[in-house]
Amino acid sequence: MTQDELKQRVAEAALEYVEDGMIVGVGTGSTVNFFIDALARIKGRIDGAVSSSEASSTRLRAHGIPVYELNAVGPLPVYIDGADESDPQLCLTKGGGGALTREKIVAAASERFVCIADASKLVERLGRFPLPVEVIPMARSHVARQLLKLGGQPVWREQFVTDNGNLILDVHGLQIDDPRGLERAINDIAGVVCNGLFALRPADVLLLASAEGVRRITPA
Ligand SMILES: O=C(CO)[C@H](O)[C@H](O)COP(=O)(O)O
Repeated sequence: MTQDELKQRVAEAALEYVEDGMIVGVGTGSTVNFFIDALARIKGRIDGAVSSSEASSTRLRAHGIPVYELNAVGPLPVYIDGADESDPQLCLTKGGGGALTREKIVAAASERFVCIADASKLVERLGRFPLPVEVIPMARSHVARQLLKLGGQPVWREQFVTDNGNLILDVHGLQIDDPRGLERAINDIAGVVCNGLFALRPADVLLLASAEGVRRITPA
């Protein structure tokens, strides 16, 4: 099976978590794009969506699915999103698409976070995928120096501006033995808006697609 077929398979499986009348929290990325396309088939049964990026909002609206502001609808029953890596506790690295801050907000405002991914994303320990950090533009060099002190090699994602008007530093080479501690430590750097570790609020369920089918994983 191709990577896209696996993404489509796991995206379809996530429909199981969508109930009639729901406003669904929707993440960002290529796996989520398949989920949005699947959601469109049952759009008459849902009330609409809250989205974590302009890209996902555009795709949802193109399918005729109403997109609400999070402020207008309050807590959400479910949030469906992809990840760049997951460990067995369902702590995630996210933000490969640069939408990490809104993703973290919508995940935090949701009762259940269902992560959808292909089997290559499950790792014993986070850190192979560079950790995205969203940074206020004037703080870029300061934050980069602090990230070096934490043992990482920050690389500025040039030509990229987040939906919030900020920059991304992708941090390579981090030893992530304590995902919660590192998430807090990076958040403590002045000028950091958010980092791509989702350890303080991990996923509740991980749906993992392989050629054999879709495995449902809950925290180890
Ligand atoms: O965090 C994300 C975007 O900011 C995505 O969920 C993550 O990058 C995975 O994307 P894909 O489904 O394209 O592999």
